[in-house]
Amino acid sequence: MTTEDTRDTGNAEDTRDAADAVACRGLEYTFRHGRGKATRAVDRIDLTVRTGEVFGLLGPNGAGKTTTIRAITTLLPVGAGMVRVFGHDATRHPMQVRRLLGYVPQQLSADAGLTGRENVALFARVFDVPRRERAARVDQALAAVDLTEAAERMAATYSGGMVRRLELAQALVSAPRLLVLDEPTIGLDPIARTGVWERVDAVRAATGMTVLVTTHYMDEADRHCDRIALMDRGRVRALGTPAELKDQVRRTDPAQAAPSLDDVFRHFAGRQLADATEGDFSDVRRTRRTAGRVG
Ligand SMILES: Nc1ncnc2c1ncn2[C@@H]1O[C@H](COP(=O)(O)OP(=O)(O)OP(=O)(O)O)[C@@H](O)[C@H]1O
Repeated sequence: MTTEDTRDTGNAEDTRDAADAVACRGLEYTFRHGRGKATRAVDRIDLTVRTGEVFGLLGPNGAGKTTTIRAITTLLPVGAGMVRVFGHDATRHPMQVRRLLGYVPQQLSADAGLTGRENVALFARVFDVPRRERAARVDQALAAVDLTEAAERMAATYSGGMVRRLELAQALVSAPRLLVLDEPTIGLDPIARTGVWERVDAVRAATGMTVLVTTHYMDEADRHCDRIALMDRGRVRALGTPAELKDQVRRTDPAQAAPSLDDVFRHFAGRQLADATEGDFSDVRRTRRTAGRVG
């Protein structure tokens, strides 16, 4: 047991990591497929998400972003290493971690057969929002994502962007300190993508909530994330603000006067993001899943 483990009482937050929203130290996760086959999805990751920031986990399909997020949200066990959320150890005190989180997974989490309001109200009940506050909190969450007018319509009639905003409202209704978004804009058109980000930015400005987001859209990360970790093949290849990472590329390769985050990825991962992403089965599967929910 490490010194950090022995400090975690679960009641009193750890004094060292409690100031940070998320701390991963030496995080590992391996999927075992039977017959001795295994995939090391996350390989000794160290990262810290500071309270109040928008932190982006970036990388191509299969980089390990979702696995990292699922360990942080306690949906997967921590294989090795340590994860803390606001000082709470995810392995030892998963319920305390869950109470602080709002999570929008890649998979559809809204029920097409319920209205927008009913979907959000369901999450308010599941996440134990006090009964007398529920109606007001549901109203606030719907308003925060601009769905007040569409609230009484069945979610089946929503566009893809509206569904994503509804899922955001579901995650926001419990007033989380940490909002975790897994590919929130995948499969959406540029206008709908902007719409999702505008709501995330507005809620964060109003509440000071911390946001952890995965994406493989480098332009979005550049615009909306305070700091980013570039992941590839289970490892964090670089971490910093977009400006810091571009500066590092400029300093080591003066030929690159104005590198983009794609150039930064190529510099640190040794390959093009497009090459790493193109033709990947899971991308096709996910895009179809998103398209399916829109149609
Ligand atoms: N349930 C699973 N069983 C076996 N292997 C898995 C499973 N989930 C993910 N993997 C593998 O773990 C690695 C990391 O996957 P992960 O989903 O974390 O990556 P990602 O960066 O989130 O990519 P994507 O954007 O495609 O979801 C990949 O090699 C993937 O094939």
